[in-house]
Amino acid sequence: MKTIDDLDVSGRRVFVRADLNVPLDGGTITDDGRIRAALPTITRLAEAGAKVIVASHLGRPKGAPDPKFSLAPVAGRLGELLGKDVAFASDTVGESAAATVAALAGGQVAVLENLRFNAGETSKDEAERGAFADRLAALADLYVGDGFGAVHRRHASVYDLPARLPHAAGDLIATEVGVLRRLTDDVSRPYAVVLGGAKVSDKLGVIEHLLERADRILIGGGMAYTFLKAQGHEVGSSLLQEDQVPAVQGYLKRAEERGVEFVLPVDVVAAASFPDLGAKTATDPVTVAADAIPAELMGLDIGPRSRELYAARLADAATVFWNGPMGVFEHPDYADGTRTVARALIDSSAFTVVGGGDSAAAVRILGFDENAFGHISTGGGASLEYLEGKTLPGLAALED
Ligand SMILES: Nc1ncnc2c1ncn2[C@@H]1O[C@H](COP(=O)(O)OP(=O)(O)O)[C@@H](O)[C@H]1O
Ligand SMILES: O=C(OP(=O)(O)O)[C@H](O)COP(=O)(O)O
Repeated sequence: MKTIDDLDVSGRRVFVRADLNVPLDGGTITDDGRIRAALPTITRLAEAGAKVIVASHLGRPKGAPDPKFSLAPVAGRLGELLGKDVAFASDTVGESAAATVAALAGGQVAVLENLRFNAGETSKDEAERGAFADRLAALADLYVGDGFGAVHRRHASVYDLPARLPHAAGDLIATEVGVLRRLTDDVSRPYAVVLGGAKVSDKLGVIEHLLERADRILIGGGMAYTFLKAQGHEVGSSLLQEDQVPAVQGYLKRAEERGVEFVLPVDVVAAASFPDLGAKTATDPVTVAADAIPAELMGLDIGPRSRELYAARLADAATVFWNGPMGVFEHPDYADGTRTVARALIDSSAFTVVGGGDSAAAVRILGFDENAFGHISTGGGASLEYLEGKTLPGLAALED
C-alpha cells in the first residue's frame, strides 16, 4: 500500500475520505474523537501544500439531504482543532462543492457535505455507485483513504473512487492496521471478546469467526437479546434480530463443542420505553432477571449481577477486544454496564483494544482516560471484519 509520502501533493487537489461519523446531540458534537483521529493526515497534507478536500458520511441518511445529518458542525470543529479556517460545501458533488474546491489554495482545507446525501454513495448497483464516484473524481487529482471506520463498506467514496485516482493510505489507516494485526497473529490467552451495541445484524456474523479464535465471548448491549431469545427466553420489546435466532443457536452449540465460553447477562436493567437521550430526564428503570423480562419492558443495560460477572470474566484475560456499549450509555440510568466493562479493562493487565465510534466515545464521555487502554480504534464493524481476516473493500482498493 502506498502512503502519503509516495504522493506528490503540493498544489494538487487531494480527496481525503475520512470517517467523521461522530455522535451528535442535536447539532452538538458529543465526542470529537474521530475528528481528532483524522488530524494527522489532514495536517500533513496541508503542510505539504495540498488543497485538502475532506469527505465523510455521518449517520445513515437515506440517500437525500437531511439537515439532521449535516457535516457543517463537523467542519466547524475541524477548523477549531486545526486552528484555521475550513471551508464548507453545502453539497457533495454540486455547484457548491465545485466552487469551494476551485477556491482552495495550497495548504487550505475544505469539507464536503455528507456523502450519504447521495444515493450513489451506498448503492448496491455498481453502475450507480460508479457514476457517483466519477463525479467525486472530477473534484480531485489524488485520493487518500483514511476513514478506517468505513473501510468495510463497499461504498463509492471508499471503494470505487480510489480506482479512478492515484491513491494512498493515510496515517490513521496505517496506525489502525498496524495495531489490529497484533490481534490476528498469536494472541496472548485467555483472549476475551466483548460485543454489544445496536448494529446487531451487522455484527452477529463475526461470532462464527470468533468461535475459532477467542476463549470467551461476553455479550451485552442490544446484541444480548437475540442470544437470550435463542436460549428460549422472552425478551419483551428489547432489540431483537429474530431472523438470526437459529444462527445464534448454532453459535451456542458450536461454542459448547469447542469449549468457548459465552457469557450472557443474568439480569438486565429495563424500562417501558427508550429514554430521551437529548433531555436525559430520569426514567423509571427496573432490574429484572434475564430469563424473566416482562412483555411490556425493553432491556437497556446489563444488570448489577451481570456487571459483577463480566468484570470477573475480564479480570484474568490477557487480551481483550471490545466493541459495542453494554447499554444505552448516553443516558445515565443505563450507563453502568458500559462503565463496568471499561473499568474492568483498565484494571486488568491485558492488552486491551476498544473499537467502534460509540464504544470509543462512551469511554471518553464516561470520563475514562483513553491512554489507559492499549488501543482505541475508530472502527467497530471495520475492526471486527479485519480481525475476521475478510478482505475489506476500502483497504483492497488502496492496494496498488
Ligand atoms: N440494549 C440496548 N438497546 C438499544 N440500543 C442499545 C442497547 N445497548 C446499547 N445500545 C446502543 O448501541 C449504540 C452503539 O452501537 P454500535 O454503533 O453498534 O457501537 P459502535 O459504534 O461502538 O460500533 C449506542 O448508541 C447505545 O445506545
Ligand atoms: O460508525 C461506524 O461504524 P461502527 O459503529 O462499527 O464503529 C462507521 O462510521 C461506519 O458507519 P456505518 O455502520 O453506518 O456504515
